[in-house]
Order: sequence, then C-alpha cells, then structure tokens
Amino acid sequence: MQSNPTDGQGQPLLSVRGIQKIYKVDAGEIEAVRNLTFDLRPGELVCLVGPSGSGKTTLLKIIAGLMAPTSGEVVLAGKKVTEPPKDMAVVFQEYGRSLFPWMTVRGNVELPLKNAGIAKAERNKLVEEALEAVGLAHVPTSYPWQLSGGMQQRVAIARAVAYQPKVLLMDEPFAAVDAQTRADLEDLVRSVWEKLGVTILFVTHDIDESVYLGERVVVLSSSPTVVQEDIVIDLPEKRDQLTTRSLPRFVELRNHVYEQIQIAKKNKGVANPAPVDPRVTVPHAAAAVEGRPPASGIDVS
Ligand SMILES: Nc1ncnc2c1ncn2[C@@H]1O[C@H](COP(=O)(O)OP(=O)(O)OP(=O)(O)O)[C@@H](O)[C@H]1O
Repeated sequence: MQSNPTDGQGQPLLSVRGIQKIYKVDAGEIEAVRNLTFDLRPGELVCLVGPSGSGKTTLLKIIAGLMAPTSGEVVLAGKKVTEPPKDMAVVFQEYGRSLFPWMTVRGNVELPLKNAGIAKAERNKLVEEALEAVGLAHVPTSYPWQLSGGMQQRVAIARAVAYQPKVLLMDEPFAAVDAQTRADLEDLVRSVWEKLGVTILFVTHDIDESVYLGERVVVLSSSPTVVQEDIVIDLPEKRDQLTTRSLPRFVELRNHVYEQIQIAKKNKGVANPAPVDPRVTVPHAAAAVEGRPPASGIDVS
C-alpha cells in the first residue's frame, strides 16, 4: 500500500514557484503562463487539468527542464531545474513516436539504463521488475509495432519506471487509446504508483480521470494561466473503476472540478483571475448527489 513517504522534514519533492512564460512571436508577445505555484510532496500522485491552451504542455516542458521560464523557478529535491534532471522521467501521449521500432520491448526499456551507465546485472533486474509491474513480462523480445497501442504505452511506462525516477511526468498519456484500454492503463498507473512509491504529476483533459487517479487535482485557469484551485481528492485509497466511480463522493468531486473548469473558461481573457486558496477541501453534500449513476468521462477541451 502507498505510504506517501516524506523526506522527514515535510519538504516538497517538486516545487513549482511563480512560473511565468511569455513566448516571443512575430506579432509581439504571448503570455501563456502568468503565475503558477504548487508543490508535490514525495510519493504524491497529483493530476493537472485545465482548458485547452491553458499552458499544460508549456508547464511540463518547463518542469522537465526542456524550456526555461520567463520568471519563477522549478526546484527538484532542493535543486533548481535548469536542464532535464536525471531524477525525472516523462511519458508522452505519442507512444508510437517515443519508442524505437527497431528495438525489442526489452531493448527499449533498457536503453536509458545503459545510457546512465548501470551495470548489466542491475539493468536486467530493473528491466524484469518494470516489465512485470506493467504486465509485459511475457513479451520482452517483441517489437513495439507488434503490440497494441495500449501495450506500447505500457512499454513507455515500464521504460520510465525502470529508470527509477524521483518524479514521473505524464503528459496526457492515454489520450490516444480506446476507452477500455484507458481504464486498464489508469489502474496500471495506480498500481505502479502503489508498488513503487514514485511521485507522479499526471496531465489530463479528462475530469473523471483526474479525480479517479489523483490524491489532488490542480485546476489551471485559462491562459494567461494561474492555479485556479488545488483540490484534495478524499476518496478511499483503494480505487476500482466500478466501485470508485459509483461513489457519491466521486460524483461530487467530479462535478466540482467540472464547475471549476467552466469558471476557468468563462474567465478566459480576464487579466487577473481571483487568486486561489491553497489545497481546497470540497465539502461533502452526499444527499444532493446520492443515487446518480456514474457518468462517462468529461473532456475539458
Ligand atoms: N512555441 C510557442 N510559441 C508561441 N506560442 C505558444 C508556443 N507554444 C504554446 N504557445 C501558446 O501558449 C498557450 C499555451 O499552450 P500549451 O500548448 O502549453 O497549452 P495546453 O494546455 O497544453 O494546450 P492543449 O490542452 O490544447 O494541449 C497557447 O496560447 C499557445 O498558443
């Protein structure tokens, strides 16, 4: 069971502090992200949702050290991020482009470990554990193009976790797979997170997915982006596609996130949206929602 370890001092593992990003374009400047501040404690699984164009990809690139912010900073384990940190791995939406088709499943998962100079025996152990964790221990010699989309995304997840990152960033990783596969992969992320205790920042368009997966959901405003709300997801830790999604509390939280996204869309273009309370707890209102059937995923875009 996930223990949500802390580093003993209650310090965040990942700090996003006052991030602003202004893109310079021919016509002038675009302020994509205005002021983003939030933390991830060690072992947390936090989902990030926001309207289309709210700067989620921009933010992830900055957190991953692939792009510099205009102002503000990202701090990982006490160290300012100025380049892609060794302790971070990213899983992108486009698994097809992130795997090497000429390498076997095992070869793909092993590559970053080889590049990091990890000895062969240790590499073998890490690759086997990662393939086991994602349910692919039976296909190590297959090539990515011989596998379904969902299996390919499992390979990408195995590659990321084999590397044993402190933080795993996931950028809409399941947007390109069918609904059934998506549900399976959501459960896979929860189970890998529980087993390995990795800290995860998961970006998604899907409100239900964010509530199902996260311990917190950070809702972004429209661009120029600020954190609109940082919501504590007080659902039972053991989650299950049928039971959890049928809980009145799940419906309540999902409706709350949905309302926040609607507010974000309405405020589009407002120069200074109202600042947010850190870590909001949504009050229970079970009577109002009891008996409602679970709804299918709502996409915020
Ligand atoms: N390289 C760039 N140059 C100029 N403007 C950019 C650039 N990249 C992004 N933008 C602008 O910054 C804003 C945020 O874009 P970004 O792609 O980060 O948002 P997003 O939330 O990931 O979008 P989506 O949900 O549609 O994937 C948008 O207005 C976009 O047009």
